[in-house]
Amino acid sequence: MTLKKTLTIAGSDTSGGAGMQADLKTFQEHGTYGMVALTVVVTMDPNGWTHHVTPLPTELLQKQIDTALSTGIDAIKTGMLSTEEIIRIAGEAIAKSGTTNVVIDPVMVCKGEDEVLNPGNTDAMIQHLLPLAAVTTPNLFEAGQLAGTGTPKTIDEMKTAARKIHQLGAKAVVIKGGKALATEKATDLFFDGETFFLLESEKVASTNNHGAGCTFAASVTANLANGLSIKDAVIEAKEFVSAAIAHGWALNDYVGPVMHGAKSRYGAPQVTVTEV
Ligand SMILES: Nc1ncnc2c1ncn2[C@@H]1O[C@H](COP(=O)(O)OP(=O)(O)O)[C@@H](O)[C@H]1O
Ligand SMILES: Cc1ncc(COP(=O)(O)O)c(C=O)c1O
Ligand SMILES: [Mg+2]
Repeated sequence: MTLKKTLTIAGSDTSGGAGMQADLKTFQEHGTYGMVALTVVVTMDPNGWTHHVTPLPTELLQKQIDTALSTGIDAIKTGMLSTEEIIRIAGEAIAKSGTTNVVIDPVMVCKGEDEVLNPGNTDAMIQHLLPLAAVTTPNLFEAGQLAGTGTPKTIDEMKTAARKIHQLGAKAVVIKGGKALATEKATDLFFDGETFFLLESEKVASTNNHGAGCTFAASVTANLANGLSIKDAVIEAKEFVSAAIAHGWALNDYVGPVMHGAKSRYGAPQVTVTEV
């Protein structure tokens, strides 16, 4: 038996809920074979849990990407790329590989941390990554940065931002309203360049959602590798992450990761899809 090959170009979240750890767990749950090209290592202070981001040498990143791509990859995801050089290296390698199942998760901040990794990263993502994206999955803050609109606060503002990000070259855009959007449900906006859809699930009243964004984007990636359409890939990803958040748990006093394997064990909460 052969498996579909999925590659994440991402950082290591030592706490295991987000980053490449979330991606690998999610790839496994979707029955794909996961591979990693590691960009940075994120560690946390045991007292207070402040994050520290340490980039790996870029020659080492390039070697990892070359290794993985030489196997013939079915879908690629990008996660935390902390510098403009890392973004350029990832973008050039993906473009050269000719892979079209590309999911760009434009990670700019860690949840709970309010400092962007590097202000120049936004322009680098626009130049090197968005034109390659079959799907890009910004949260509200990231969507506002990429679109240059400031953080959207309403569905109409999310639509405006999604149109702009589509114009920058992403084939499809999902803006994750998540917990931050003032709606009753956890509401994401999907735009395929023609039609807008709202994806909605129950909002979970818990802060145990660390890694939700990575888990969502990794699900989309695995689903594309498995041959789903972009729309179906995104809908399943919403189910997968909704289950993972509903079963989120406290790792310690500071962080509550999602449970990546929740959907297969407990089933998924209902997701509604509405054209808007
Ligand atoms: N409390 C919550 N209840 C239900 N769904 C949530 C909750 N928080 C986030 N989500 C969903 O998790 C996914 C990731 O969104 P979000 O947490 O905003 O991304 P990120 O981790 O990149 O900031 C989205 O589908 C979002 O709607
Ligand atoms: C390596 C890494 N990637 C990505 C993220 C972003 O995670 P989220 O899925 O919560 O957006 C984090 C957050 O801690 C991280 O450490
Ligand atoms: Mg995120």
